[in-house]
Amino acid sequence: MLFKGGGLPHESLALQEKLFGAGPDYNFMTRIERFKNSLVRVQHFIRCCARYNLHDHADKKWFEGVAFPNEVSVLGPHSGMFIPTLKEQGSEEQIQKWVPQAEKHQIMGTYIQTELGHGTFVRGLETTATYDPKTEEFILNSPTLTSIKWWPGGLGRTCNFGIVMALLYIDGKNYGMHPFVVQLRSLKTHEPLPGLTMGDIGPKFGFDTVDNGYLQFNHFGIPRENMLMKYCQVLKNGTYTKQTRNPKFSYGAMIFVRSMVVYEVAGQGLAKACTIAIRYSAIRRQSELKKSRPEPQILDYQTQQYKLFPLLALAYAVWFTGVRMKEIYFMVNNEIKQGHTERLPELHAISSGLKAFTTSMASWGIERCRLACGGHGYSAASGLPKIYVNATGGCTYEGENTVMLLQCARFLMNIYGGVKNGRRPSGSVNYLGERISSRCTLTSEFTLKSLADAFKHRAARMIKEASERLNRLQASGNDPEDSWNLNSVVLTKAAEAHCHYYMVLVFESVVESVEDNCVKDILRQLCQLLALCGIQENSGDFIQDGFLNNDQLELVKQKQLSLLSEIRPNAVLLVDAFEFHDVQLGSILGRFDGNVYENLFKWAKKTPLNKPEDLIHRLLR
Ligand SMILES: CC/C=C\C/C=C\C/C=C\CCCC(=O)SCCNC(=O)CCNC(=O)[C@H](O)C(C)(C)COP(=O)(O)OP(=O)(O)OC[C@H]1O[C@@H](n2cnc3c(N)ncnc32)[C@H](O)[C@@H]1OP(=O)(O)O
Ligand SMILES: Cc1cc2nc3c(=O)[nH]c(=O)nc-3n(C[C@H](O)[C@H](O)[C@H](O)COP(=O)(O)OP(=O)(O)OC[C@H]3O[C@@H](n4cnc5c(N)ncnc54)[C@H](O)[C@@H]3O)c2cc1C
Repeated sequence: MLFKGGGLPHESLALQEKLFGAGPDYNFMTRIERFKNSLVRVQHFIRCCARYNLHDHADKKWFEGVAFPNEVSVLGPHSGMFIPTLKEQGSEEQIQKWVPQAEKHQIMGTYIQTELGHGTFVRGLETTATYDPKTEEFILNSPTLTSIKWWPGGLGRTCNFGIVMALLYIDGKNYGMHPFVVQLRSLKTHEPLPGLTMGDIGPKFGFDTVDNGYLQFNHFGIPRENMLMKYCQVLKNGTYTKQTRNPKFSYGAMIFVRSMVVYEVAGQGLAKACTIAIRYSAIRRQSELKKSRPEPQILDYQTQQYKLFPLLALAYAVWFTGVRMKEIYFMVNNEIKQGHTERLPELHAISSGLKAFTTSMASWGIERCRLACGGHGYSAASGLPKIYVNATGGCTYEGENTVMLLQCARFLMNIYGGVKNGRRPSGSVNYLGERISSRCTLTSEFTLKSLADAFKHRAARMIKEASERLNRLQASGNDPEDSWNLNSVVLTKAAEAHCHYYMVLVFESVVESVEDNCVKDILRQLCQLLALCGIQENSGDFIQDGFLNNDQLELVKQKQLSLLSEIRPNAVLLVDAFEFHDVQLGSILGRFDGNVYENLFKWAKKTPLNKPEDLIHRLLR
């Protein structure tokens, strides 16, 4: 229950559905077969949603975890972006009109923002929506090659609706980026509507089951009522009105997905990879530890523990941080709905920073898990390549990670500048108002508080130095933009240090909240390991200003190594606690029953290349 938060009943329901548990092996399918198979699952999922009355996003997510194991469901953009954007940015009338149809999957939508020429720089997007008061229509147009919409998931073949982000023009004046609801395909024939050129963008690194697509508008008219009008309105006569609210509200869908990605993509992906690698390391025996003794489980090698246990600790940390990120999102979003927008910048900064920090760490961690499985890790049977290619997409989509760290850094610089001018920070940055202590309280006991304080010190120092460097660059004659660019590596590192501290702090707070002493002790060990590895891997940051000395670093190393032996007896139980079903893992190496070799052999025999009658056989004969 520490993990599931009530998800189990929905997983059990989904596991009862034969179609989700069985069927052809994903690894032996072509992309087209994978896509078709996914559509069959989508249709069954939709039937199940109706049968079991699943409307809530979280309930559906648990169900999807089984229905689309380690795949990105083509429903993701529909439920994760299309519906939330309608709800958050539509007027009451618009919500009444479209949300019920979307929730019943009578219409299927996606989020259409990125173009061939621009993804990161949203203000550089070129698609236009020009209002014509005579016909009371917006005319959508793609004026250039680079303005063709490119990447939206489900656009290629699946969706019949989309929310299109386009520049609003009235009477020749540009009012900036606005969201429009656009019907893309006929509800009868599913053919693209006249005036639209659309299709799939082709094979990718992962995301085989998603038809990321392109879309070119040729003066395509949509009714005036299709601009989402909660925050801005265009009246029949072309008058533009807007509430005196933050223009960044139209970026709300991105904040939502970034907030969810920490748990759904980074947390889940890394936890699955650790489950596979640690279970496999407990059944795999190799070499000799002692002469003439049975070969040990590879998990007994200290080097194997050193590879995997820090990742296990990281998986727990990212998981807890992801849960906290979701809570913060819903809390601040509720405040915004009540008209209190003060915490929007902080939400934007922490969701951008954590999305970047955790997906990068998870992506790196999943690959390390694969390497830790030796040769069999390289086989698709391990399930790890599929987990990797899908999770690593999270480093790019919804804001490329470097760009997201820079957004987080921008907020940190604003806050730090405010502190210098006497303002008191609050929330996730309240520590920037404290005096940076130069005294390190780390002793061989390594209390969680002292470890978190070390990360606090590092973050505060790096933010201060990034800010001072920025000021120096400007003082020496660079303009603000060039100064920012010349300081951007330092800025991303400061943002990472802030996110790292936040993650350690969340983990510490979870450990402190656990009542069962036994569980608490085990989680404390993991939290210590996470923090100690963080200190060692970034030791330069901790010793640069003399905060840590060489003797303390030696203590860090010793404690890290002793923790490996302490965690070893519980390692397999700690991954079992994630409670992934074999269907969700999709891995022969990570099977719960540990029956790896027999199943690897059976699996290899089924590979299409072994079919006797195929062309290859004839060519080789
Ligand atoms: C539930 C789902 C779970 C899992 C998902 C699974 C499957 C789905 C798979 C894939 C989905 C992928 C979908 C997509 O990728 S959609 C496309 C996403 N695109 C992006 O993320 C683009 C990234 N770029 C941007 O967000 C922006 O352009 C920018 C980099 C942030 C810069 O914006 P810009 O307008 O130029 O702003 P600035 O001039 O830099 O800043 C001005 C001011 O505004 C603040 N700001 C920026 N963004 C926001 C925001 N979203 N909210 C609040 N405030 C924002 C910024 O910090 C600055 O503030 P100052 O106070 O410093 O002025
Ligand atoms: C799997 C997947 C699914 C997607 N789904 C959707 C979807 O459903 N809908 C949708 O609209 N889009 C979608 N996208 C597009 C995605 O959101 C963009 O690709 C993403 O936002 C990155 O933008 P970009 O491609 O323009 O990268 P670029 O900005 O071109 O990045 C290239 C490099 O330039 C650097 N860079 C760019 N700007 C800066 C800067 N200001 N400062 C420093 N460095 C910079 C980056 O760090 C990066 O190293 C998807 C993408 C992928 C991979």
